[in-house]
Amino acid sequence: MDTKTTASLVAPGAEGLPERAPVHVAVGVLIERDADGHEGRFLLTSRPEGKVYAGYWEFPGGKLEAGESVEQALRRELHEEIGIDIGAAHAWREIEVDYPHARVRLHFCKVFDWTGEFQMREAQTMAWQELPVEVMPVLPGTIPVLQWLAEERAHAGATHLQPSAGPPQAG
Ligand SMILES: Nc1nc2c([nH]c(=O)n2[C@@H]2O[C@H](COP(=O)(O)OP(=O)(O)OP(=O)(O)O)[C@@H](O)[C@H]2O)c(=O)[nH]1
Repeated sequence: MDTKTTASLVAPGAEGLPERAPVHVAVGVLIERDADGHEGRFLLTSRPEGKVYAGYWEFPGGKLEAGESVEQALRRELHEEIGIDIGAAHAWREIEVDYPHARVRLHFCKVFDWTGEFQMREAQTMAWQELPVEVMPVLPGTIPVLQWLAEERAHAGATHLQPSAGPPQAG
């Protein structure tokens, strides 16, 4: 696993914390494609009760266990959490996020093929979304991914809606 840092962000409440070794997390960006290969809707899931940021929307995934590769962890997590078996996982982007509870290095992989029925095995909720994302709130570490998707898709304007009464935010 490489150690270079591609990008990083600090979540609210984690400002000024000392440097911490990151926990590695494998995250799947499941994307529907049409017959021409154009990328369409993507899957978000809500974080289950009892976890930090419960109720926030994210891309499904979880922490690497000892000795696992990103792809192995992703395959295991998506099977355990949402009941599907994925085909190829295409390494896409990485980012480190400082949260009050931990520093995480998120390894995002695009996934276009899977088998099995979606089952929310941790009582999460799932939602196929387009830009701008309408479920809310989204996890801080999810927002950069929406920006990357917006760049790829030449999507202008807000990437997601905010829970407040204010206007939609870009980014
Ligand atoms: N799955 C996932 N985690 C994310 C995303 N963005 C992001 O910052 N994270 C962070 O990465 C970490 C993943 O931990 P997790 O609690 O989901 O992992 P896990 O399923 O292995 O948890 P467990 O230790 O309770 O079994 C959390 O700190 C979460 O806030 C994302 O898009 N998907």
